[in-house]
Amino acid sequence: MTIVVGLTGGIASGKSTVSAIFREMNIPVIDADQIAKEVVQNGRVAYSKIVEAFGKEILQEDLEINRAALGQIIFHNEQERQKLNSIVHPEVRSEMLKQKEQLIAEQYQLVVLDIPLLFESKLTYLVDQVIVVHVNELVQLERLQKRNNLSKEDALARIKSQLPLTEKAKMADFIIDNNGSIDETKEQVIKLVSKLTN
Ligand SMILES: CC(C)(COP(=O)(O)OP(=O)(O)OC[C@H]1O[C@@H](n2cnc3c(N)ncnc32)[C@H](O)[C@@H]1O)[C@@H](O)C(=O)NCCC(=O)NCCS
Ligand SMILES: Nc1ncnc2c1ncn2[C@@H]1O[C@H](COP(=O)(O)OP(=O)(O)OP(=O)(O)O)[C@@H](O)[C@H]1O
Repeated sequence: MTIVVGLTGGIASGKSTVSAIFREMNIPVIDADQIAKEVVQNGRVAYSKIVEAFGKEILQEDLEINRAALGQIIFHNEQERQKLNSIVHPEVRSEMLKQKEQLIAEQYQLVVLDIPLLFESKLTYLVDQVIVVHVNELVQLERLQKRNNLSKEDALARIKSQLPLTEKAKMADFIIDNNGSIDETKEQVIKLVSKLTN
């Protein structure tokens, strides 16, 4: 029997970092962010819907979507964000489901679904257990600003577009504390995997 684990957290809390540790342990990870990038490429159904909804202003010279420009719109406007979500999320959901079924058919013991908006989009039904990657607010803000080269205001806008991380932690089956070093996080992931698989 495959155990399907949902991996979530806040923006820049460390989901990708934890996913990389799972992959190193040969545990497959389905990455919602990655799928969300693929389904909006030029030629895909969601691409035309986005151009129709947001206009050609959000396109780059090569006609692909300018993610920074679209981010500026949707992280500062709830209505626009819902509009984008309603175009992209159904496509992401069905692709994730397809990949999950495939990995279950391959009889993996553990499969991880990395979904930033697992709670916000009410997707917990897709998984058996939920892991939340937690950091305190200051660490989250600092890592987000640094990684995306964002002003404090833009970083806070992104953080505020999600459920507060502490609320997510309350709904978790397991919490990984990623305030410390990557090695400390790795230790927690290794312990968790042995708990889930034994
Ligand atoms: C707005 C976009 C173009 C910005 O792209 P960008 O390359 O700057 O960011 P990236 O996609 O890597 O996302 C980074 C993080 O932002 C957060 N985030 C992304 N979209 C959203 C959203 N709609 N609501 C809240 N948080 C979001 C997530 O924590 C995500 O991990 C892009 O995030 C997007 O298409 N979002 C809509 C699809 C979506 O919800 N994706 C996230 C989970 S499926
Ligand atoms: N324990 C850690 N110590 C120092 N830096 C870290 C640690 N964990 C993650 N980081 C850094 O913090 C940033 C955010 O981490 P990561 O990309 O894994 O988060 P995420 O939750 O996947 O983000 P998002 O949902 O926004 O894509 C990255 O630049 C990463 O290198």
